[in-house]
Amino acid sequence: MRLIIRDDAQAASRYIADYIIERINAFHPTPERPFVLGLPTGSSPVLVYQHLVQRHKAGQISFRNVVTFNMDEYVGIPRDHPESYHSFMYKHFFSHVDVSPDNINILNGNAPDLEAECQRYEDKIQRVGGIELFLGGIGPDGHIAFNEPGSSLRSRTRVKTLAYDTILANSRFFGNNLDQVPRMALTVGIQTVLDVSYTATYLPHKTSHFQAREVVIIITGPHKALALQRCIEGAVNHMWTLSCLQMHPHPMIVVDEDATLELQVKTVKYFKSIEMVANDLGFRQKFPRKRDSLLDEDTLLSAEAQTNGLTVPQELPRTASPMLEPMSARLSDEDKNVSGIGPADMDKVADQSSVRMGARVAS
Ligand SMILES: N[C@@H]1[C@@H](O)[C@H](O)[C@@H](COP(=O)(O)O)O[C@@H]1O
Repeated sequence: MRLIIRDDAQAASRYIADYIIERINAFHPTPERPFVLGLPTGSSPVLVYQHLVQRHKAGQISFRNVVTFNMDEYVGIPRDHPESYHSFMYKHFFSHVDVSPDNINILNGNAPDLEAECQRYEDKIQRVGGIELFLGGIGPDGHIAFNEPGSSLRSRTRVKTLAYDTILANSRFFGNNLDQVPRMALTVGIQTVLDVSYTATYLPHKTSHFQAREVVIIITGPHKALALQRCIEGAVNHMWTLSCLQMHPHPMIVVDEDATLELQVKTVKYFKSIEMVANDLGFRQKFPRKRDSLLDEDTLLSAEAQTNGLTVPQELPRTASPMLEPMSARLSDEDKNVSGIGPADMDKVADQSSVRMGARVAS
C-alpha cells in the first residue's frame, strides 16, 4: 500500500489528478483498447475533477478513449434530480471534458428490475476487460462506494440499504432534511473493486481473474481520520470496508494532513519516508503493465534489466507495487550502511533519521 500525504485537500487532489493523467497518457488508449476508469461522487473528489477539467482545457489530457464506470447511484430519485449521482457527474466532470456519452456508465437507480441492473453492470465491466484504475472516496465510517459497515468483503454490485450515519452525512446535500435522503442505493461491491473477474473479449481463449489494476482513494479532513486509522492500521474488517484495500496488491491512498490525525506518528513517518527516499533517489513511479502483457506473466517476471545500477524486473507485473519493488532492494543496502547512498545523495535527503526508519521498516 502507498499512503501519500499532502498538506491540504487542494494538494492531495492535484496529486491524484496528475497521477490519473499520467496513467491515461502512458496507457495510450484507443477505441479498441480504452482506458477503463472507475469514478466516485461525494465532496472529496470535486477538486480532483476540477483539476482534470483544467488540464483537459489546457490540452493536456483527452478522455475520448476513456470508458468510465461510476461506483454507485441512489435508488428512487429521478436521474435529473440535482443530487442524483448522474447530475453530479455531469455537473462536475462529464460536461466539461471530451468523454463520449457512449462510454459513460452509471447505475440506473430507477431500473424496473434493480437486481438485473446490477448484474448488467457487472457484466459490462467484465466485457470491457475490467477496471484499470478505480478512484474512490470514503464515508466517515470507512465505507467505500455504498459498501456500508457490515458489507460482505465478497460483495458485488447490488442493492444496498444505507446506514443511518450515511443518511445523516448525506442530508447536507438534501437541505439537511433527512426525509429527502434516499434510503437505498445501487453500489459496486467490495469484490468488484478488489477483483474484477471476467472473460476478456481480447483473451477469448481463456477466462481470467484480474484485480482492478489499481485503486486510488482520496481522504481529506479530520472527520475521516478515524476511518483512515482503522483502515490502514487496523485489521481487515467488514465494519470498516475500506480496510479491504489491505488485500489489494496495488492500492494508493492520498490524504491531507488533517486525515492523518489518528494515525501513529510512526505510520506517518514511515509512509512519508518511503515517498521521500524514492523521490530523492530518482525512482520514478512505474505503472502497472499493459493488460495484454498479463498473458505471459511468468516469462515477463523472469526478465531483468539494469536500471540506474539496480537490478529490477524489466516489466513489473501489474499486480506488484511498482514503487516499492525497486526501493526495497536499494533500502536493504542502506540498512547495512546508510552512507552507502553516497554523500551527494544524502545531502539531498532532508531528514536522515526517517530514511533510516524507512530502511528498517522496508527490510
Ligand atoms: N457513496 C458516496 C461515497 O462514494 C463517498 O465516498 C462518500 C463520502 O462523501 P464525501 O466525500 O462527501 O465525504 O459519500 C457517499 O456515501
